[in-house]
Amino acid sequence: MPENDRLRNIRKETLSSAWYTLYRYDFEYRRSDGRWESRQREVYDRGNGAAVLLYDASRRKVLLTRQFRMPTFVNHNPDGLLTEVCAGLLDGADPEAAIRKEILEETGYRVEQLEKILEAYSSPGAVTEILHYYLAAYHPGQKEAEGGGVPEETEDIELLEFGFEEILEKVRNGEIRDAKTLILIQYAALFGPLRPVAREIQ
Ligand SMILES: Nc1nc2c(ncn2[C@@H]2O[C@H](COP(=O)(O)OP(=O)(O)O[C@H]3O[C@H](CO)[C@@H](O)[C@H](O)[C@@H]3O)[C@@H](O)[C@H]2O)c(=O)[nH]1
Ligand SMILES: [Mg+2]
Repeated sequence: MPENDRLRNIRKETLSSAWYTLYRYDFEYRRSDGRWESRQREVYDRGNGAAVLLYDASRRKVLLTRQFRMPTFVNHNPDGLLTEVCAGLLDGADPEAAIRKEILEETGYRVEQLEKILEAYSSPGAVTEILHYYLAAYHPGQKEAEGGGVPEETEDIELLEFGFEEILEKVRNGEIRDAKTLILIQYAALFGPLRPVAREIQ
């Protein structure tokens, strides 16, 4: 484990490796006032992931997923169902290959161009994950399979299309409660395909 002038004596212990891995790190951290301090942090490692906003500019629609998320059910989501962009774990693949596979498995579409827009840590106080964010155009002619996820992996994913204005309203009124989905829709509204059509100067 690399150390530096702020970080020394790093020790790592595995607390759980039942599905993904939870570690505890003990280390010394040099505070900004120069004092060395002992710290302990739990770090959950489930690998990195990729997420994509699928949009159809000619029909002004986005394609989202809805599925049961147990962690939300135990934290103030009464039926546990969450509306999200298509996303998945990399499972060792490169991000672009992983998201193409995920789009096909979850939505049944085979898209052409993927536009990488950013990378971000999902929950940096506790989780190692970096999420790779993409935009991709889709249209009905690209539908190759039913989608819905891989039943053997117990995925059971409903597909939902929303109009551009409808999804922006759902962001505004708080109905969208998944961070990666909010990031992608807001990015698309600021810089991408969901940008309001510029008004002509009179
Ligand atoms: N048995 C079992 N299966 C699990 C467990 N945790 C996840 N799985 C299964 O592992 C698969 C992961 O599916 P993906 O589509 O690859 O990942 P995801 O759960 O959609 O993750 C995406 O969204 C997350 C939440 O926003 C992101 O954190 C992640 O990076 C990715 O973008 C799913 O079939 C899920 O049921 C577990 O503890 N036990
Ligand atoms: Mg997924």
